[in-house]
Amino acid sequence: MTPTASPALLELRDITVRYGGFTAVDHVSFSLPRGGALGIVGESGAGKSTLARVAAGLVAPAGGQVVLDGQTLAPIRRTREQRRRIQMVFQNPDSTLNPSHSIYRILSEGMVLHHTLETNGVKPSREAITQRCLELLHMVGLGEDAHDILHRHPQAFSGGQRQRIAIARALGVKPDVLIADEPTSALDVSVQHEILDLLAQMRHTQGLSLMLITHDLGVANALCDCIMVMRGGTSVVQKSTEQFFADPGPQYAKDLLTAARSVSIAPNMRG
Ligand SMILES: Nc1ncnc2c1ncn2[C@@H]1O[C@H](COP(=O)(O)OP(=O)(O)OP(=O)(O)O)[C@@H](O)[C@H]1O
Repeated sequence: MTPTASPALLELRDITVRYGGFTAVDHVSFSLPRGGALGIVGESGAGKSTLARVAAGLVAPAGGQVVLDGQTLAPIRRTREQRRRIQMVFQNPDSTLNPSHSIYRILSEGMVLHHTLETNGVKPSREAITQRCLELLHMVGLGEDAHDILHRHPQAFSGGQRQRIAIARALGVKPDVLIADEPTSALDVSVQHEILDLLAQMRHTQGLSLMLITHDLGVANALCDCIMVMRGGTSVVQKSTEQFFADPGPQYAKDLLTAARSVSIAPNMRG
């Protein structure tokens, strides 16, 4: 992420991704400071999701490095602890919520796998796990009937509620970085704002660093300190959000901004 003096938490250095002979991401670098929020915007096929997947260790790049807290991460075979520290939520929460599992199981699995609640190697009691699940549901605005929610399955909830549960699941392992890939584009307009608001709150209360993938500049403006525009697999511009909106730079970024101004810009949640 560009003009900042803060030390980087997550750095992507010179990342290139190829699918067969096609270059989806072409020598892209950025750095995300601890507690920062970077919005990656651009048209469909620009390479945004691919870059996010590289950061999360889901796609191996042909070149470049992912560095977390100064440590270079393995492209995909990461340690459990490294996987814990970078969590991802997707456009469609159903991709991570197993329909045959209860919400209790969905929320507790990650924290048990990653030993999030263990102290000195002592496994947490079922009560402690339940307590943490309830806390997570409160955190994401599903505190009412939380006990009851734990026994239900994902299909009992609306799209927006399912996205809240997916966010709770990601936060359950206490990550440092949350990557949100188009987290609101599958939701009704009325619910989109609530989820963005939740992400903004979580960023501040949980001390998260946020990497937000969106094709909507209004969304990036609402949540992010910095904006990177991608086009055809390359980074066209990286600027602080204020600088970007004052002077987007290259013509492509100007066009994107003009198009965005024709739709409503979400209110600022950067806080
Ligand atoms: N698994 C894959 N195999 C082959 N090509 C792929 C694969 N995944 C993505 N691509 C291609 O790589 C390019 C970048 O895709 P990517 O999903 O990263 O773009 P994006 O900017 O996130 O687009 P969108 O906003 O539509 O999700 C596209 O041309 C896409 O078709």
